[in-house]
Amino acid sequence: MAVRIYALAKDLNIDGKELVDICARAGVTGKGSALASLSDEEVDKLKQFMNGGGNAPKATATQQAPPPPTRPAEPARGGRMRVIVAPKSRPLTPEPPAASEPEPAPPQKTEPTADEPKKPAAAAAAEAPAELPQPESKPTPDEAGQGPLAGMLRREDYIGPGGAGGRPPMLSGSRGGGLRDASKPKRAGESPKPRPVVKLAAMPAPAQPAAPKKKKEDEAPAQKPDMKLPAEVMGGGRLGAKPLAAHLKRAERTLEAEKIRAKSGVGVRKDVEDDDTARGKGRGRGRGAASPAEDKSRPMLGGREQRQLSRTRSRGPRNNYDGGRRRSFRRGRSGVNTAAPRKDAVTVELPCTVRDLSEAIGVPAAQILRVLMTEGVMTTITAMIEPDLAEFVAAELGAEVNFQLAETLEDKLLSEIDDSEDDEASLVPRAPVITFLGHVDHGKTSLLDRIIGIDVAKGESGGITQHIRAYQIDNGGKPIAFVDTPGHAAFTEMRARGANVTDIAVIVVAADDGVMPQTEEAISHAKAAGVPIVVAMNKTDLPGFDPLKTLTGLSTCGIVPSEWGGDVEVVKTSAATGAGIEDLLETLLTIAELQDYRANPDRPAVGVCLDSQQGSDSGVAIKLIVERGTLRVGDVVVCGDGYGKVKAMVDPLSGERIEAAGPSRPVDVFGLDAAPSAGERFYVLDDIGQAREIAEDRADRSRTTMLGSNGFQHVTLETLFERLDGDEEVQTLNLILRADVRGSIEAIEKELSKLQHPEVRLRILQRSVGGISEADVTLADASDAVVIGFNVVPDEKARAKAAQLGVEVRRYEVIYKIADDLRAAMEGMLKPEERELTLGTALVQATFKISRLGVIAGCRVISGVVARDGRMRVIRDSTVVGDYAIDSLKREKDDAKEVRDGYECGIKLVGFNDIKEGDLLECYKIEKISRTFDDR
Ligand SMILES: Nc1nc2c(ncn2[C@@H]2O[C@H](COP(=O)(O)OP(=O)(O)OP(=O)(O)O)[C@@H](O)[C@H]2O)c(=O)[nH]1
Repeated sequence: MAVRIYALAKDLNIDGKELVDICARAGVTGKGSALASLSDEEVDKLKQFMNGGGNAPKATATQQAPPPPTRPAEPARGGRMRVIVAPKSRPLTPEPPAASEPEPAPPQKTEPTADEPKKPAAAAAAEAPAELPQPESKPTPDEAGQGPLAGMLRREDYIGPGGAGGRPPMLSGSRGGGLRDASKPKRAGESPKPRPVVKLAAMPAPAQPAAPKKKKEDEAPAQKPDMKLPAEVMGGGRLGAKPLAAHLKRAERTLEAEKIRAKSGVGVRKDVEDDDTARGKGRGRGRGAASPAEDKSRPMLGGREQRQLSRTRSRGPRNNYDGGRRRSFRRGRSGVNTAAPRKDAVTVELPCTVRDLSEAIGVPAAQILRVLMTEGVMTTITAMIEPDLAEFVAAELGAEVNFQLAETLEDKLLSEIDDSEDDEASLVPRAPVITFLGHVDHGKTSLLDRIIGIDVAKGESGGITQHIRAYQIDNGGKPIAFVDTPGHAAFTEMRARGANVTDIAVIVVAADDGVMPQTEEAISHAKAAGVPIVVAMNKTDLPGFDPLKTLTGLSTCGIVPSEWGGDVEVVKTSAATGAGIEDLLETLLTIAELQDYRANPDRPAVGVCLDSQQGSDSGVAIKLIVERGTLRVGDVVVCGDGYGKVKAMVDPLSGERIEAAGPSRPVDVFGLDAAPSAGERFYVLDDIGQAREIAEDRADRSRTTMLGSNGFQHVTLETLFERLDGDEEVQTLNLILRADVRGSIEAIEKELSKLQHPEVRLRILQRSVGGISEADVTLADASDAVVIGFNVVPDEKARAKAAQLGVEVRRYEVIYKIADDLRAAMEGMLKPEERELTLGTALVQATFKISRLGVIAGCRVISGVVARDGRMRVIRDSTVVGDYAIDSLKREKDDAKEVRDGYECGIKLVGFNDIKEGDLLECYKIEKISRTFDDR
């Protein structure tokens, strides 16, 4: 499964941007941002790389793998920590001698290399990466390898690969004590130095390859130091409170930590973090000063080394978002830091805005906006921020965010109902819900009509089912519920819902057509619902009937007919003759019996809204199908953003009023205040107040979403440019959409969404169920919109207002007609294409200057025609010298509309008198050709 880089970084406990860098180094390309996703293979590759395997560059691998302890030729930074280097030529004698028997230094800390002691610190610094600055101090003789400490004490011997990041052990923590006092031989006349001067080596970058070590010929071979340290040195004693052994231990710990960082390539970043931490604490101790916590866990540096280290760090890579900025702010401030404390792990409730997030994690909102901007998200402080994005931002700012959905009444009540299980004993047999699915015109409605004994198919507009239908019939004492779904592609959504409430899916395939695109789609819906499938091979009465074609088509969709050894029953039917209908019913009832569908009727009802309608007289009518429990008149129902008491229930087939509807019963319900969307679940609650609260909450949420999607937003740079451009380039056709049912609105929107062109766009300002009202017309007038009514009419007031204001109200009964008309309208809004049409050419034979008029060219048309409404290109010596409109065209003394090839004429051009004998005048016209969407 794909994983975002920042999520993986969080798992690995490293920074997202570091992981992006690591991706690049590991050869995982195309990951420019921490929002990019990684495939499983890429994650494996990365992990392999970070573990030192795979395609890791050699240098990195070398650096990551700790060298064997006994390799004397290993460079100091790549090898284990060496504590004391004592070439044979310069034996060190502890002074003064210890009272007790000196203990030898631990063997692992006494493996010097022959060349290291002689290598000047400057050389080590030269190996440091270019971006890391060198220490500023001038080398002392000791540092330069010439002083008494040359070859004996070097900072490299105390620090590991982390360089300055891993602080060296204390060299002069207690003045007058320390290592130098213990090891340096006292010479007469030498003034005691308070502590050895230490040259700080620059930080080696973790990814830098270790420089090959050059063995100098005059270097002494590697040898063990013969220096023995007194017990006091190792155990404390007179060296004070920080015994050397403890320092060594800490140094080793630091070294280990640095190795781990270097391995994952996050050393530099960590340094920045360290620096940030240091800066965040102990203001009085100066920038870069270590906190007391750090003091405890790390070896300390003396004041000067500490300052050098701070300087080095402060020039290191910066955190993209807060590094430089914060630093510069703080430098200027002298007062108390009033910023809210930054929190590392916070809980944020959804929905959340940029401001909420900023307050939760304690960083300025501007900083969050800056992070978003770097990811290409332009937003405002009050804008909602997606949980994914918020998590990313928080991770970038080093905080971990847990998102919590505020528990609403809806969550509490409705999920309780959904989760409640019915006792086995309470379950009684219920009717199977059978849904008819299939390609348009393959006979779904006709088949269902034939089964039920009604004739709906004939009454449908355009012969197309536009609404979902649901009926329950009684088949010899056994109830069966049927759902008929519209078959055209525009109704995919509705069909998906039909398949979701169904127990058995009947795929209707016309035997003359075979399996068609929407048959395949219907099969997918049925398979996704995981319900038994029966195929009705319909129209078997037709002469073109080809069962083999249908069966083959079905098997390619994974439906293997039982006659071919599969598990899907294929029943041959004819809605026209009634053949096979009994077989189909029998098959369905057998499957239902085998499946033994049951439900508890004695509980508050739960079910699904198949469709809803806003009638002008009867109010809101909702087509529901009950899944569990029994719905009764008087029940309090919440469904989508509608709620109310059930005032009446009607059987959709007979039209009779009913008082109760048990499991599997489709029913038309009246009494809710708003038409819910098809597919919404309904619940019966005890308290109408609770139902109101849930419905209002939902309505608020959907309003917010609508506002967002309708473009009623404050202008941003992006939308501003769009608007500026739009004035000239993009024409907008505004619509107000009214339809009889919600399902129709969805289907219309789906069709209209196909009408896309870069120069013209459709914008639905308002979509609602019910008749066209006066308010719709007023809105259309104000916004220059067209009102579209589908299966609805305007009331009298709306009609009068539309006539008065000149608002266009269009009524339709077939969805595809709306799409066709709007397409034509949009095509009419397209700028026509301009094409140049060359008409003819005239040769200037003479020119006549007339004082009042200017210069008239006496010409002969040498090809085509010269037209009065054309334009002229003046061509002289094969060069176009100008392009002018024709002021006058005369034949003899009369004005002419056009002059043909071979005739003479007088031509005067608008604003051009420099016409000369021998000029060619090329006459052309610009033709405007209207465009269609297909011209793109
Ligand atoms: N000859 C013949 N014609 C049929 C049969 N079944 C349906 N038809 C015709 O096929 C056309 C389409 O039938 P419908 O029942 O509307 O098809 P549908 O699949 O419901 O189509 P939509 O409502 O658009 O999804 C109608 O003209 C029917 O009369 C059949 O078994 N034999």
